[in-house]
Amino acid sequence: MVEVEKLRFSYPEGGYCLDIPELKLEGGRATAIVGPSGCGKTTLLHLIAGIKRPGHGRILVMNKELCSLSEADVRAFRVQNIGLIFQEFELLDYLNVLDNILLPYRISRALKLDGGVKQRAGALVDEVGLGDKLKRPVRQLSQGERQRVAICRALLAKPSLILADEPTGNLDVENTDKVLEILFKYVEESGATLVSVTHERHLLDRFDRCVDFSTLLEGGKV
Ligand SMILES: Nc1ncnc2c1ncn2[C@@H]1O[C@H](COP(=O)(O)OP(=O)(O)OP(=O)(O)O)[C@@H](O)[C@H]1O
Repeated sequence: MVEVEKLRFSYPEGGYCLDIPELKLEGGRATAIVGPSGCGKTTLLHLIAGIKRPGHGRILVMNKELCSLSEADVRAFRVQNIGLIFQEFELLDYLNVLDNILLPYRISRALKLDGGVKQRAGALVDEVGLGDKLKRPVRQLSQGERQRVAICRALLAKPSLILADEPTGNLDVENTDKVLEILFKYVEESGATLVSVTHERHLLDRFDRCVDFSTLLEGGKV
């Protein structure tokens, strides 16, 4: 699903260089990425998603090298194939639950908003327990509820790859469990691949595999 080879990336401001000799993430599996603060976990997710482009080396996602595509084609590929989930949710506060979930369909021509999509959005919202809050602005939701909205938005287009950056980092134990259940259920039922950064070591046994950044950077084959 994801193949990284001889990857090197630095920010233009300097001071940091990510150097990953090799990494393969198999399809249909849930991988946790762990490592100390500032080691480059978020940067790696952004590179895999095509949000950032590598300075050297290759990243293949579903056999496609995103950095060889135009910005518009990368964006289209991303909204069609990759579900992104962040710790800070990245929701629009003034929009209600349903409009936040449908937002990618409203801003990207690569996705077609039709009755089937709206029906699926409703089903997802019911599944995550927010069916009675569809029309409520997300600023009036709890942290756990906001993250569940973000997950519905990420799953709506049925992505083959989910990239999650500490998706439960701001949540209490009960909401962490809920959010993970939703993600793992989707992965199990759809055969999608999950790659999730986490600081929560006690969650690691829920994943099929754990990639430790320290091993990656030392050039270990993982
Ligand atoms: N826009 C930027 N410009 C310059 N340097 C940056 C930028 N964003 C991040 N960095 C630096 O790149 C390094 C990796 O950052 P990154 O956010 O990927 O780490 P991380 O492993 O996800 O950290 P954390 O666990 O704290 O979220 C850090 O040293 C950080 O200071």
